[in-house]
Amino acid sequence: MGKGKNKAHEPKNGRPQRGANGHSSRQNHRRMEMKYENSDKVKFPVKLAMWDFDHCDPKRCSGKKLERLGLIKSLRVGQKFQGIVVSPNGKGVVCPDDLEVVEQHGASVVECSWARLEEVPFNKIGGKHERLLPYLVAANQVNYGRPWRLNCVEALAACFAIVGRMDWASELLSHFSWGMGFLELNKELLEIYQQCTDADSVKRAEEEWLQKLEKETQERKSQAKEEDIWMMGNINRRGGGWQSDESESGGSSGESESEGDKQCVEYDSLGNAICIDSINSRKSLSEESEDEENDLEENKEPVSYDSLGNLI
Ligand SMILES: C[S@@+](CC[C@H](N)C(=O)[O-])C[C@H]1O[C@@H](n2cnc3c(N)ncnc32)[C@H](O)[C@@H]1O
Repeated sequence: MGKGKNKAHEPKNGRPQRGANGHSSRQNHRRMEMKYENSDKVKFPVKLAMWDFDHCDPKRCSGKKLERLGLIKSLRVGQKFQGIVVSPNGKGVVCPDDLEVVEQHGASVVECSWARLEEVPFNKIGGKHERLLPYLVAANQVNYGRPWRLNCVEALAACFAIVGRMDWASELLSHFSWGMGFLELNKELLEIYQQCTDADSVKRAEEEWLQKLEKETQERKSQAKEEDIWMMGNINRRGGGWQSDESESGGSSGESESEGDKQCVEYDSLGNAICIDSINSRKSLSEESEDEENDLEENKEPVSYDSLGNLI
């Protein structure tokens, strides 16, 4: 059972839920907080906060992990936050000019599921400085390679990195095995954003980056097309060759395919013979699994996305 302050539903019997040790989840929450308060856990240099809607699996949730580490504070619906609120409801994007607000008041996120954003009462949370993040790619195990959809720790780290506090970004991410990968994956882009000033300049930099990605994608596509055409030519030659080979050798060797089998054969880009039927069944399988991945918010397999967030 999650312990977010903003969980939507009440326990079925109306009584508070009890943990395995017989204490209410509220008592356990407090005990957990005290455990971290009393230990000499790292104190983060600025305030970190989140509205937690308990949508996610606590074992995979980066916000919950930060909470367990005593690094982030949970906010209630109705509470506002003075610092930067990194949120899907943001209007402008995080920019280096936000440094002062971050250093004075910290940063916060909305811990919820991407699939359930419509359940989040954005009008009752947030603050004066609500921000989107510009294009960056997730490195976490759940959404690896996916642009824009960062998890909570990545979102906070991205905010710190863009305003120039790489030290805070690294410190936060260091608690996650994959964490430093986020800074490596986005190194070039983060450096570009860091050189901007206001939100407009970050948006321009983002736009240029996306155009560059789009151009590279188009180039790759036309290169692949050219290679395909080259291979097709090869196939045609070989297709014609079957008959002449046969006629040259004086007929069937006994190993050549029947007419029906010939229709079944295609060649891949390396010239290997493959069966169309198997391609078709693989295609429909991959289409199905793509659908499944789209349905699953937390797909485990690393996948790639193009500049517009489409699955490649
Ligand atoms: C939707 S939650 C998902 C959290 C995930 N379950 C986890 O384990 O951290 C991620 C939160 O990070 C922030 N975030 C991530 N990417 C963002 C972006 N591109 N723009 C604005 N906020 C973003 C938002 O606060 C968002 O609600």
